[in-house]
Amino acid sequence: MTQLLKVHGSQNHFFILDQTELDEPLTDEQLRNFTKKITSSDTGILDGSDGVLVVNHPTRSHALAQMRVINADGSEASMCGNGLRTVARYLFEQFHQDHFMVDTMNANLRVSKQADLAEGVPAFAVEISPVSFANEKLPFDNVGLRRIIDQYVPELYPGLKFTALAVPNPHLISFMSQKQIEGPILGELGEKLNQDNPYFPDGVNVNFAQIIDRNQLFVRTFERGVGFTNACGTGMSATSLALCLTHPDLGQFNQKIDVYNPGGKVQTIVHYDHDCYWIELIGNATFTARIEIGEDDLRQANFDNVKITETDEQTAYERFVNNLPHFNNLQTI
Ligand SMILES: N[C@@H](CCC[C@H](N)C(=O)O)C(=O)O
Repeated sequence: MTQLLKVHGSQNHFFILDQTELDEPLTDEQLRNFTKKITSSDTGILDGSDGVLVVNHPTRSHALAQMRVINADGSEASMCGNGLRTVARYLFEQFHQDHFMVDTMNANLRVSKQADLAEGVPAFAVEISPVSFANEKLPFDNVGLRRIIDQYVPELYPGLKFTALAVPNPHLISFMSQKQIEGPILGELGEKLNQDNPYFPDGVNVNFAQIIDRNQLFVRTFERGVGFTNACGTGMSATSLALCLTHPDLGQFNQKIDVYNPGGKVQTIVHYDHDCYWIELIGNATFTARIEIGEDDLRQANFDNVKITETDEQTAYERFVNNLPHFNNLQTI
């Protein structure tokens, strides 16, 4: 028997699979198959999720563990901000260290334990980096630009200004009114850029954001490999950096930025050190259920014999969310 965890950061839901506990890790094909099945609300358990976070032994020195991110459609992402907070908590509970590094696809990233957001709502901070604006890194093409920073790009959508950056997973950002955020454009653009298209050949996470006030944002994301999500940690971090660059009177470096989302709220701090941008993402790391599953069933993605034990953390999280100001009419997923 091994244990899976059902977790969330701002109600961006995941299962954590710790492969260091297995006799043998799953093959990549088994991992893809397992992820596609468990994340679906039809074939999975506990209403599915946005992806699976896989914990492995580290491949880089100085990290406690490696985190791989498998999106719901089976594709692999280079990073996941909300997910990394939950993996940080998982490792904190195993190793009893409150500052350490996690090995991710492109870099070791710093994580640390923070004060609880509210009673029963544990919080962690994670580093979001490396950042790049270069078209070959994201990648994007066929818009006649090497970088997209606060620019109209009619090929993508007429009348909207965009910023594109990798953190290191790719993000496209546009600032607009709350009414536009709730309208159909985000879904249309997200679908268009995440199927065969000449602009973002690997797809892109699309973030629409409202500037509520100085250092206050609301962000809604259509995620690559997932679709609409309650929150995207790397998306909110990339949007915070875009805010500081494009609206310097409203977004300040080295200051806490409150970022509201359909699933709750996080805080970001945008830094510029040694010619590099990086972002700190601070928010909840909530465990909602523990699941016991046999290793053979795990390999075959068979959930008929699982034993599920729910925690009471979601009640505490919902109490925290109910005390937040509400900036939108969007329902959580
Ligand atoms: N929800 C995540 C991002 C997950 C990866 C994304 N779908 C991609 O393919 O880049 C987050 O919290 O950052």
